[in-house]
Amino acid sequence: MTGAVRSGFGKRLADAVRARGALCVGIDPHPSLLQAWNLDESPGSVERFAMTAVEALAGEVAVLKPQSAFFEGYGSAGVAVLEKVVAEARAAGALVLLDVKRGDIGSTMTAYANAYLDENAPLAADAVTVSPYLGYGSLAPALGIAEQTGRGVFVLSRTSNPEGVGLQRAAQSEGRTVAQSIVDAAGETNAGVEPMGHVGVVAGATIRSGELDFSRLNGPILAPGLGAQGGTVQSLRTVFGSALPQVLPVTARDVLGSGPDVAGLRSAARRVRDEFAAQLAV
Ligand SMILES: O=C(O)c1cc(=O)[nH]c(=O)n1[C@@H]1O[C@H](COP(=O)(O)O)[C@@H](O)[C@H]1O
Repeated sequence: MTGAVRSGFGKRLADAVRARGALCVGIDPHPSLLQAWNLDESPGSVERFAMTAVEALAGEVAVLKPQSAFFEGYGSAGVAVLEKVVAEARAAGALVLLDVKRGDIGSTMTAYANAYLDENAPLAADAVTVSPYLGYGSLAPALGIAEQTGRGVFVLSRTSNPEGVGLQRAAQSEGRTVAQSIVDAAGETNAGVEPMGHVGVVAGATIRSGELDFSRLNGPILAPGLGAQGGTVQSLRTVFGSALPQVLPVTARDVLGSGPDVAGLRSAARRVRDEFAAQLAV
């Protein structure tokens, strides 16, 4: 990886998963969760919520995924909380995947990449989510900056929501689905990198089994949709088959609902992680 200033993201993620198990917990301060935690809808409460999750989980799980929208809703005060969450979670040893789902023309993509993937940026994370629906090629600046800085990019392929089906399963002229073409493009970027490349894909735990061929991806698969959206840890085996070792399961509400008790949050995360580890061992 020429020009990389440190280990590539694929290796950093593989190391984190080996040390802590495969799990990504979303930090999503939904209004309903704030209420369940007896918190009001204010930047101070969002900080309390998110920092409790960081305290409980940043030393425990491989990846934390703050969802930017829940912070942006409070304007600059919310974004200041997000900056603190990202920095403190990273300082405590978790990889931080900032969920922003950005996608734009190439020149603007450079600006997004500088905002999240440059070490000096106030919101510098370890990886971001991006949308390829302006064309996978439009993501090139973000993929390049991520590679240079040892960071990762997770590209939406087959999302967990039911509304994605029509667009993402549409067949292209050569017969491949749009979603498969994203997986294949990510695989081309990752080709030859060991243990895997820095471009992951997002494929929901709720999609049909065997819908996508990940055999040439050589990268991680972020799998949201557990719990609140109907997916189960057991269904991950059916959906992803032999690609299961590449899967990073995501859960937010299912774990966050066990707060605000720190020990409760930790044991809820451990339960999902251990259930997934048991699936891997089958
Ligand atoms: O990129 C994502 O993280 C994502 C992609 C997708 O296809 N589906 C999906 O639910 N997500 C995110 O994953 C999280 C899932 O939250 P829960 O349904 O509460 O576990 C949310 O932050 C979603 O925005």
